[in-house]
Amino acid sequence: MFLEIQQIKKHFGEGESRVDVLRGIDISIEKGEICVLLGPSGSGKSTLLNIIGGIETPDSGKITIHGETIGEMNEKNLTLYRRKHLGYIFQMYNLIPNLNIKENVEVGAYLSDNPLDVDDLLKTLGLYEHRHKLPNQLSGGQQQRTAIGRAVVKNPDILLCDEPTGALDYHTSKEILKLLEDVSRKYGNTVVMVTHNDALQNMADRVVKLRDGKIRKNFVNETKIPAAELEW
Ligand SMILES: Nc1ncnc2c1ncn2[C@@H]1O[C@H](COP(=O)(O)OP(=O)(O)OP(=O)(O)O)[C@@H](O)[C@H]1O
Repeated sequence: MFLEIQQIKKHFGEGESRVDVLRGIDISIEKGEICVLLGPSGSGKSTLLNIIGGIETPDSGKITIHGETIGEMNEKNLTLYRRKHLGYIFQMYNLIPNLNIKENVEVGAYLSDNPLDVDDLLKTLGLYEHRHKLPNQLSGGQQQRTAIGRAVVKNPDILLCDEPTGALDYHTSKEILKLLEDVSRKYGNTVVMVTHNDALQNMADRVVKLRDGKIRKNFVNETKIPAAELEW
């Protein structure tokens, strides 16, 4: 299995304010799979994503990516690992405002020994003609495309997406989901996507539902449909 999440536990706070956010999470994800992580607000989705990304450490349990266990890496190797193998896409695009679109994508390329060709990727993303513009000259959808480009240009094994369409309207959200699907198919990236939107489970290979720090459902979606056909 490509990504193994084993018995992850995590709490925040102590005493009366202690919250046990993750209470023993096990998930196995195959290379190239799109895994959609659903659950009510506060169920621990983002915390789990941050643990997979090595941004947060679990109390116990382990994350293994391609045979390497994150918890066994020292800080330097973990930083290198994050840089080379993980791409992040958030609800807010977090682009650098005074760099143009191409330069924002190049920021991601600098972090990799083996980046994708930036111009090629800008074409795939439909951004090539906008490459000399600044982020504030683009729509929200185009800015999110740029953020996807910045994450994907490193050719990461895993794309971690936290509500990637949370700030976008219906049509633009579908465009972005289709783009994530296209990119994952073209470059083979595994996608782990956190969302509130139940409809997105229909485009997933694997669906995981969290509630109260536990997995309530974890199944392979046998009736997957293309992102372009999603409705909500
Ligand atoms: N750094 C932190 N310190 C203290 N509590 C935290 C911290 N991070 C998260 N929490 C708490 O952990 C719980 C789970 O948060 P998390 O953001 O993982 O949930 P979520 O399912 O992603 O929620 P949402 O869908 O609203 O984003 C919440 O109760 C939150 O307040």
